[in-house]
Amino acid sequence: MKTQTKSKKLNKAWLNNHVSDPYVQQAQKDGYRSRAAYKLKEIDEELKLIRPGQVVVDLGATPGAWSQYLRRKFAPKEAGQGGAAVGQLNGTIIALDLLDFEPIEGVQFIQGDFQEDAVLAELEAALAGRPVDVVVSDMAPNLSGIASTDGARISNLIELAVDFSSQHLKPDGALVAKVFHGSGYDQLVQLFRAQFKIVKVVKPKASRERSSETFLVGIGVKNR
Ligand SMILES: C[S@@+](CC[C@H](N)C(=O)[O-])C[C@H]1O[C@@H](n2cnc3c(N)ncnc32)[C@H](O)[C@@H]1O
Repeated sequence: MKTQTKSKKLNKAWLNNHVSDPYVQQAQKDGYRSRAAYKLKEIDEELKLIRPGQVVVDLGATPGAWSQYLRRKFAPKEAGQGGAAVGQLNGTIIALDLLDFEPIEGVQFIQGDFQEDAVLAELEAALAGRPVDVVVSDMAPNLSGIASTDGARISNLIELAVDFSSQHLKPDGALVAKVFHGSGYDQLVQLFRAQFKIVKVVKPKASRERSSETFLVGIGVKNR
């Protein structure tokens, strides 16, 4: 009983924090599916990565706030902030996730595990040989609570995203990937430095301070 009461209190505290979070409130006003949109927005506003006409791959896309942000960047001016009809969306967005994804007009979605060869093949088929301008990855595995296991799962996903990016990005393309401080972090920074000409570490204001997440951005693929 005592444990139940404590967990109820924690849930209530989380809910209160969540509801009063300015980014949650802003996301509701702006029609974003989650506050995560503002993390990508901040990174993009700082580094100017996303431009109309690009091909962008969104890994770990569900519920879809990053894809919504991308779509709004690609919407024809007269279509306003993405709420209006797509018309000719000026850009390509391919989103991928393990979980289902409520459709967004103009966004092509692939459901599956990015670690599986068949899913990667589906993504490559969707690209049909087109080089990619930007890969964004917000993928986060379910955590077990065991630091070494979780570190290995996180690193594996990011290594695959780096591998995919080094094969499919344009020479001046970019990868934005969520990483976590802790086990494996330094090796991931080294991996980015080995693969990209410029590497930035960005902690957007929208990323909660108490969260160990941060974003690695690699710009310009080396050896191309
Ligand atoms: C934090 S959420 C992404 C939020 C998203 N960027 C947005 O703006 O709505 C992380 C997502 O990564 C996905 N994910 C985790 N492991 C994955 C994998 N191996 N393959 C594909 N997606 C994965 C999860 O299903 C989850 O939906």
